[in-house]
Amino acid sequence: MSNIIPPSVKQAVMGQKGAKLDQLAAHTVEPSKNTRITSDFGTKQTNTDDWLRVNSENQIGPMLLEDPFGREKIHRFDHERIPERVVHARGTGAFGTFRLFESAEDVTHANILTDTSRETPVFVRFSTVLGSRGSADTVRDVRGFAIKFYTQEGNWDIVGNNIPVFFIQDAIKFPDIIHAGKPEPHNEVPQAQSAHNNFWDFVQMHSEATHMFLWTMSDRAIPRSYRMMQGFGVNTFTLTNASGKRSFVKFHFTPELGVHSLVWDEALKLAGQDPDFHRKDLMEAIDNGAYPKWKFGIQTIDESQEHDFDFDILDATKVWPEDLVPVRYIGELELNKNVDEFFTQTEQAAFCTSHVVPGIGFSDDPLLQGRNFSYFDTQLSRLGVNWQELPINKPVCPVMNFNRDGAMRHTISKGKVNYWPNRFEAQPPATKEEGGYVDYPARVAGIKERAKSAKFKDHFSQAQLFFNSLSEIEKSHLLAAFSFELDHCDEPVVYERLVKRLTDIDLGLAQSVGQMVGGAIPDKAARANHGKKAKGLSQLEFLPDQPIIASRRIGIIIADGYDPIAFNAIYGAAKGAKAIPLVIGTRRSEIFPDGESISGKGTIPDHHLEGQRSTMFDAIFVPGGKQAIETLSKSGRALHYIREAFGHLKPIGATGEGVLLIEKALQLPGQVTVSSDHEAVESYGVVTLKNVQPERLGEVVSAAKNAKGFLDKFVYAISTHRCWDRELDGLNAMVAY
Ligand code: HEM
Repeated sequence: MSNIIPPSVKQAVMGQKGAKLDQLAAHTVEPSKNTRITSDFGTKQTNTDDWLRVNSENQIGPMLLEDPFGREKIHRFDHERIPERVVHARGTGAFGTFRLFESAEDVTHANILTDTSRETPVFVRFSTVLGSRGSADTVRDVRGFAIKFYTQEGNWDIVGNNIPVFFIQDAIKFPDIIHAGKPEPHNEVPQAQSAHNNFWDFVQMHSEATHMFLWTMSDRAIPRSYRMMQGFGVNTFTLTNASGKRSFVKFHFTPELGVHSLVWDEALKLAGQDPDFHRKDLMEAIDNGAYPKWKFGIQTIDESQEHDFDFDILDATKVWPEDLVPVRYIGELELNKNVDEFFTQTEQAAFCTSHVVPGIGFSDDPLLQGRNFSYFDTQLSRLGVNWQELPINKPVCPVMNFNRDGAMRHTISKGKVNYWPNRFEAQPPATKEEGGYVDYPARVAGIKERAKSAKFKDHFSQAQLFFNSLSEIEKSHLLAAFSFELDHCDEPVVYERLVKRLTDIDLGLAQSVGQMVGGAIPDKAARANHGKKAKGLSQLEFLPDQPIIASRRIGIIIADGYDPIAFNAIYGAAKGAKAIPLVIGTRRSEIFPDGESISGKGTIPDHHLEGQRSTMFDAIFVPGGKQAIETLSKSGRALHYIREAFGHLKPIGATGEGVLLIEKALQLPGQVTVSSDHEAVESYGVVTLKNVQPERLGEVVSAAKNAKGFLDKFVYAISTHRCWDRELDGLNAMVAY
């Protein structure tokens, strides 16, 4: 290898982690006071405000077409837009690093999966599927999870989702499922959601979609953050080891922060209040050094066991249940750098399932094989034939071949020949020993036909498995999601048939949905529920190993006269735990603390109550202070803040007179218990301490379930994400939000 790599490239390759960033730096410019504005052809400009024109005294005259600067500026602007992605148009990306902890050399010879000394640069793009580029982040939808590994052997792309299965088994159906899900053709409504006739019409008529639509009706489809969702390669790929033995593989990414979702009311409100919520969340975390991390795992099946399962392992509408095929975690993905420019880096990023490196290959998964054609093809119309030369897509290893020309070719290839073989023997193919890709010699024989094997016809067993494996709270969210979606279908044939389809999964579910959405309520299951469950399907299984509140947004509500002791204690504890405390005042100019406690300096809030709603925060805290609480008690917005946070199941903390505000807002005496003395009390995720003594606030020592101190209790409540008992016991339903 060393003979064919120029020194500059070699250095970039050897730099490993920084290799991609170094390469991008060569294409990067930065305006400063010392740079001067020029035309695209490099001539410095003196006037950027006036088009060249013919004026007479006191009279403006016509503009001259001869002005190259004026023409160029408008001309460039007119052509700024490129087609958005045909699916997954809305997204955001970041750079990071992939590290391997354990070699998988027993199953693959891919260096990225065997060399534990490597740090491979990556670019990851998260997305929604259905919406346009400007649609909201928090809609109910699948999330894309696409990773480009810039390995020393070429780019390897995993173009996955946050849901491990897909709607269809065969790529030929992709245009249909996407047409059905996207806005309807006659009026281009609705944007970025599946809640409409066409989507439910299609998935009902296309029963292989049943398993996947259960996943999209679950909380998986409304993640709290891109940082808190799993990633799956979905399709079945193959790995080949050094002795030529082949295994089937599925790829998994599991977030360090646990898998968490929004609640639906919050997701709906956020779509209007902050359509960029997920995009900003990712940038904020990275800017604050709370780098999101995922464990990387593989599930592998030896080639000889391909037919040992009661589902076809090449069917993308099926999971490989973890009880049957455990996930082996061998690496870690970390995101640690935001992009410098969205268009050139995130928008121009182009992923292809067909990008693999030696040791990794494809299977006969009929969805994957279609994808392998589609991605390359779509990049041609989105970006043009030389899209792989764009800085974000360019490999960090040498790219040397006889592909030539095409619009916007960047590379200048020296030499007299542009073909192989040639009389100079220039640029021969690599041998296996030199790291060349060797296709697995698979024996293929069969009948040419349009059909799939019998196991592909089972569309319901795993749908039942998923449903049965959900917790009670997840099932109730599933019911609410169906109720919402089908309420948006105004053609009875659509929701009536769908309710009938649910009898293939669970009669109780079908009856509950039927009652909510109207039409005949079924009295008979079309198929008996087998009652089996599996591990790894309920997202509540994926909690962080330790209580963690890093990067969680805590809104601290204050007004003049607030208690600075409690305020400072919470603020400091949140910072110490790498959470993000944000002060919400009655105004954004300085707010002054209770003069009797500390006289002097006030706090300049980050926001005021009208600027940011409770939906922006993971938890709310109200410090006491007599005057402050009197003011907040008279503010409908402040009371609504507390009610809404309670409705969205978020932890709420209050000290001193702040406890009174909580009681007034919730009006749930006897149901939510609050502190009445110097003992901290936790009740349904509401953590209170009436008599504040600095030593009683304590420090965050052990944020555990039964901790004594107020701070420990509050931090623990935040780490649990949401208080599900509040919903299970019907308390949030009693509060108006
Ligand atoms: C396992 C099922 C699938 C998964 C997990 C998946 C995932 C993704 C993801 C994550 C993206 C966004 C990539 C980015 O961030 O730029 C994407 C885009 C796309 N997908 Fe898929 N997809 C699936 C099935 C398919 C199928 C079956 C086809 C076509 C046969 C297809 C065609 C496309 C196209 C054309 C794009 C737009 C790419 C671009 O313009 O850059 N996908 N897909």
